[in-house]
Amino acid sequence: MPSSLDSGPDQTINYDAIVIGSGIGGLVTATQLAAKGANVLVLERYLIPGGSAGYFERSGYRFDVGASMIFGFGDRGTTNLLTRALAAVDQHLETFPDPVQIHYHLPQNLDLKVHRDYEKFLQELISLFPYERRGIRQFYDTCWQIFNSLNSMELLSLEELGYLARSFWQHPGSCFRLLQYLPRNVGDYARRYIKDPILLKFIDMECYCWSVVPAAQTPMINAGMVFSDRHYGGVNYPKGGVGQIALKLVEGLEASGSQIRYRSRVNKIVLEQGTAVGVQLATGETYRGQQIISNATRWDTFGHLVDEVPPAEAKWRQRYTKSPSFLSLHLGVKAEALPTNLDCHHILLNNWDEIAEPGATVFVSIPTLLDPSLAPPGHHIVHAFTPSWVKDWQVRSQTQYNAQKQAAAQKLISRLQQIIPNLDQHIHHMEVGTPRTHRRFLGRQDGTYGPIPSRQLWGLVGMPFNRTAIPGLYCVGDSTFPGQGLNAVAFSGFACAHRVAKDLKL
Ligand SMILES: NC(=O)c1ccc[n+]([C@@H]2O[C@H](COP(=O)([O-])OP(=O)(O)OC[C@H]3O[C@@H](n4cnc5c(N)ncnc54)[C@H](O)[C@@H]3O)[C@@H](O)[C@H]2O)c1
Ligand SMILES: CC(C)=CCC/C(C)=C/C=C/C(C)=C/C=C/C(C)=C/C=C/C=C(C)/C=C/C=C(C)/C=C/C=C(\C)CCC=C(C)C
Repeated sequence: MPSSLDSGPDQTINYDAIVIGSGIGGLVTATQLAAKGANVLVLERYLIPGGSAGYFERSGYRFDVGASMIFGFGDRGTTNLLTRALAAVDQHLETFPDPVQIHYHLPQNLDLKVHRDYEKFLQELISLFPYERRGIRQFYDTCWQIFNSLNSMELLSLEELGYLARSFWQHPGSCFRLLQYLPRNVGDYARRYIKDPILLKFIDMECYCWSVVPAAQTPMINAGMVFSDRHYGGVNYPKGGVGQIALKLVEGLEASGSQIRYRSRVNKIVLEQGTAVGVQLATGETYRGQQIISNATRWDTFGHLVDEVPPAEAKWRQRYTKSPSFLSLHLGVKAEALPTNLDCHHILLNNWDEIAEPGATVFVSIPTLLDPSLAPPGHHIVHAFTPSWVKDWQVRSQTQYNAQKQAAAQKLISRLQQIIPNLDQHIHHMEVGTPRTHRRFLGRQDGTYGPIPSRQLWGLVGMPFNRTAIPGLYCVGDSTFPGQGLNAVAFSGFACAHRVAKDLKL
């Protein structure tokens, strides 16, 4: 644990910036500002950094709290935001390239893999839908246009006019293309190029498995990133687990002279004449900062950390709603259970009509196939999760809660036997996380995975940037543009730090 736990920050300092929460969004903001010379204080309510990208250790296993499919670790272009965020504070993480992003096991025996190699993936998909050869290429090539535009320019705050003018001047083609795709959703293009109803359902699943909404509601800009970067920078797993990303960012933050403090739950943002000027912890301690940045969700920030819900936030809440949380099963299993040539990430679904039903789509990660050091010798980690609502876990007693957890775990285990046939006989360790677990440990209202459109919206146009209606208060993380995903919240962090640095005149 870092030394800052023992020494503690100085309550008399007026920090340049205080960041509430050490999720990847918060840490990228903090390290970017620290790298520019700001004196930053990060306050984290939990024992370790990372939030949804944290980890926990049990019986010799190191489990990732959230998904293990990581984008943003490429070694070229400008969209490799995790590589860049680490490098900004002189840090680097070794990663393992994943040759297959996802192995899909879908209804009607639709079984296919998204290979790291773009052509290999297209050929596999075209072999299943040969009459859609042209449409498949047109659709995925459209995604590349977006990706290539993003990957040609520096990615900073769209709320900073100087940056916007510079970008339009230096890369007019890329910027006008991005402007054109900003209000569009994937469904618009999928339906334009593809007619086969099953292939359209497959595109829905391609979106759902990271945006938790179907193609019609998934912003095209985000799809451009995900559907292309998996073949460009690729999906790469950090050595030592996803938790290493946050630990390394903290190392860089502290080496740059800034601080993080754990077990420090902020329960109030202090306002003076309507401007955010500091924070108060649950212990009563207060800290002053010139700029305050909340990495908590917007639902946990407005109406909680600040009493008011400004009109702009109330409007946002009409357009976006909380996505479901997840039921997560973290298993330690004996190695002999795994079939040979198993891929690291899988999606299972039995019935197309149930795609968004709790328990229906099952996400599976087996990160020890890439990094065996996460489990004791001769063992693997199998992490399975499926959408689940907190309202379905309002039980009367601990006994009832435990029984519901056991029953849900057994259901997931039997689904997993589709890819690991004798799994139930090889389980060595089991942890079950519910929406209540996510709510408690991640401090996210209802344990939500993040905001999703409550109806069909204009692509990314309605997602707020980092400034808020309250002067001196910024938001960062998945309730800001462009939404969920580590690389997405890393972008939000770069953008937030850029805007804050301008406001601090750094
Ligand atoms: N494979 C992947 O792409 C992957 C894997 C893991 C996580 N993720 C993404 O990470 C995103 C979330 O990142 P994020 O940066 O927005 O946030 P986060 O929820 O991960 O982190 C927020 C942090 O703030 C802390 N916090 C909340 N309220 C606080 C308070 N009042 N006082 C002090 N600390 C407080 C929490 O403990 C947490 O550590 C999700 O969208 C998810 O998609 C993606
Ligand atoms: C004026 C104005 C406003 C404008 C102008 C124009 C322009 C310039 C524009 C620009 C724009 C930009 C820059 C944008 C950006 C964007 C970005 C960066 C984005 C990103 C994104 C990303 C993403 C979305 C990602 C995601 C991921 C995820 C979510 C993942 C997840 C995962 C999971 C969950 C998985 C699971 C699975 C299995 C296990 C299988």
